[in-house]
Amino acid sequence: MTGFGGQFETEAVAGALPKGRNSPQRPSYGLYAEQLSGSAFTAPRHENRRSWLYRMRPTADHRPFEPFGGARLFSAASGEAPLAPNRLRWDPLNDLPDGTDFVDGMATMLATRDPAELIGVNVHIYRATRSMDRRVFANADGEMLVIPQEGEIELFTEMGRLRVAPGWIALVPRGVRFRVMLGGGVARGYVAENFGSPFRLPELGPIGSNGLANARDFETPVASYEDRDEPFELVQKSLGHLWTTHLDHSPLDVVAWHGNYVPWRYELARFNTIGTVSFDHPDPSIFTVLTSPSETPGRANADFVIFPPRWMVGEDTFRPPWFHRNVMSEAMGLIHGDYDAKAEGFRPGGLSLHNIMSGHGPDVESWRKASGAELKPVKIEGTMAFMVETCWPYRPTSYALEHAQPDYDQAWADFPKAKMP
Ligand SMILES: O=C(O)Cc1cc(O)ccc1O
Ligand SMILES: [Fe+2]
Repeated sequence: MTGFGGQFETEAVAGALPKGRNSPQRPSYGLYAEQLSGSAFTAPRHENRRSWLYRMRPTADHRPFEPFGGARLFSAASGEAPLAPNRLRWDPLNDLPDGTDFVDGMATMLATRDPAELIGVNVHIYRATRSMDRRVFANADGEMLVIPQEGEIELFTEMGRLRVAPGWIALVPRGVRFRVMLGGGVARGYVAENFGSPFRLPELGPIGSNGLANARDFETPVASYEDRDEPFELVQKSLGHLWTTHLDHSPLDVVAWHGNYVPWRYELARFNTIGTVSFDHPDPSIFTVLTSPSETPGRANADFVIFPPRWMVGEDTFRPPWFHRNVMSEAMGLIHGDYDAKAEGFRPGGLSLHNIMSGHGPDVESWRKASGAELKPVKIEGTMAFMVETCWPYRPTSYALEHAQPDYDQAWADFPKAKMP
């Protein structure tokens, strides 16, 4: 089903979805009606998100949660040690645990706020070689924006199934239970875990009524359920920690649902990229796919931004990202190809961090090339970098700090000095 922010309704079995009401005295087939609220009941209409699920057993039916012993790198947060204001970069991680599923293979890299504050965004990298079979995950701390980098995965959520290949993104709303299946081989990627207001499409201002990510290109699954009376483990992330409980059935037993609190997927190639047709280049806010506003207008709790293939035509313009310092903090990943500000060292599957007010921009080689380039129209192709930009400074986890490239500052060493008259 297509559209961002729409009201959907779907049933996997005819007659499972009540017509014209949410909570009939006896739902069809003995299903249980359950409301899943993604906003306060009284949120303004345009912010209000909830779905009604019709399931084989109520989610309330479970034993107490206990601490979960797995996923040793899926951490609560970072250390509180003073963090040097250094720029940091990571090669693709090569020592992530083997034989893991999506949950056990998650490594937290960058953390911002305590999820109990209901603000902030964390950045994780996952590497999985196994499907989750009788294990289901739910995140009470935030929604999860999944950004595959290698290997297609399938998200089997309470609301249905989504296949997500590299070049696509998918969102699982806070609290929605899901498991991740692999088609075989290795699946790697990134997750932006958003504790704050849910991601939405940015305002378009003078761009007008079309452009950037268009609402019609978002896809939400139709209802799909499994009827499995087998032991299942439910792992839940709550207040930064992981907990586990056991069920005697699959909780992915939602036969029908309706509402606007939904998972979705989106193909980044559908992004309608806008840029200069005269000179200079706009701030990268022009590349915002999704935004999670904070309570301060215009200052995002998190922006998900991409640097897609595009024409560069700016006249008398230094075309790659300029040198800059930013009050917002920038985490960047690369899905494939090269990024135009970094001639080397930023590899697909890698990560970089330019935290609040750190000086960054093109490396020496990219600067040299772009300063001398003939300015004919050029198409940047075969690349997809992204940024998770936030108003909250990132703190790398101790695992991340141990794995950072030792010499990232070299990217900006040896710029020739300007020659004054
Ligand atoms: O740092 C980066 O590479 C991202 C970025 C790109 C750009 O063109 C302007 C600002 C910015 O932060
Ligand atoms: Fe930047």
